[in-house]
Amino acid sequence: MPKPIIAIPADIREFDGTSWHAAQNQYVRAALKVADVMSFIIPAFEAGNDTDALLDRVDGLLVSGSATNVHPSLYGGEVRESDGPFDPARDATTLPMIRRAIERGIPLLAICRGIQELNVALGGTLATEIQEQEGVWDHRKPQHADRDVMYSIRQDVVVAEGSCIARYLGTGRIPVNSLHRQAISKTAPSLQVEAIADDGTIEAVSVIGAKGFAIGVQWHPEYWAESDKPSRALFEAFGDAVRDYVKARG
Ligand SMILES: N[C@@H](CCC(=O)NCCCC(=O)O)C(=O)O
Repeated sequence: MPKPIIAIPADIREFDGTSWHAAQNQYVRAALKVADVMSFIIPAFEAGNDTDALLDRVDGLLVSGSATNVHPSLYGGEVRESDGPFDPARDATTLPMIRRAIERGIPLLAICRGIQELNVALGGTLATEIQEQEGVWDHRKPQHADRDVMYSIRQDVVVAEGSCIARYLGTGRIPVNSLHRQAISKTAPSLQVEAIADDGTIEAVSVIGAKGFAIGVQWHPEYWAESDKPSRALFEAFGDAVRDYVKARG
């Protein structure tokens, strides 16, 4: 079998005085080194992307994290500039891709901003600045010059009995990293909560009745995918699901 190819939707980033369609290396590297799949980085456009034409050409979808937030208008939230930065081109690209990948049974792994996009795409809502809620920890990215410190493993999540991810991670407590200020508020009707933090933050979901692998996690398994056992297990499972999809598609 030729090495499968997954789609990773880009962010719109501004540097060197112009706009770029960008994805962080940590996602592309984890896909290649651990899931053993190659990646097409998908340009982010508010209009013009043909979702099915894109999905026809890939074997999986990995929706990455990003420092930007899903635009509140997409889930009926109050639009406050303080909830930015936003990336409408990314939103317009990822939400349709997520919905169609699920409908077509294309394996989906959604990470951090990705789980938030998954929830919004299926009709759920988000809470912002969750650290300001009573009893909720500060899940934000630690401010530090060293990215290994920012992505350090620093909290437990509890994987539910009978969850999809329990097949790969086992049940009970697993240590993960945490770099977010938003989280799922109202869970979309077709999502099953798979793991939560001790403060009640939803940390993983799966799509109820999905034709294939369709999982979102709030933490960042890509960053330590080569060295951390739960991170590796999730990316290996995603890669296996992608290969199974290729075999079944013929
Ligand atoms: N912006 C959302 C999603 C958080 C997320 O994807 N974090 C990744 C951080 C990437 C980086 O800054 O390197 C939220 O804050 O909840």
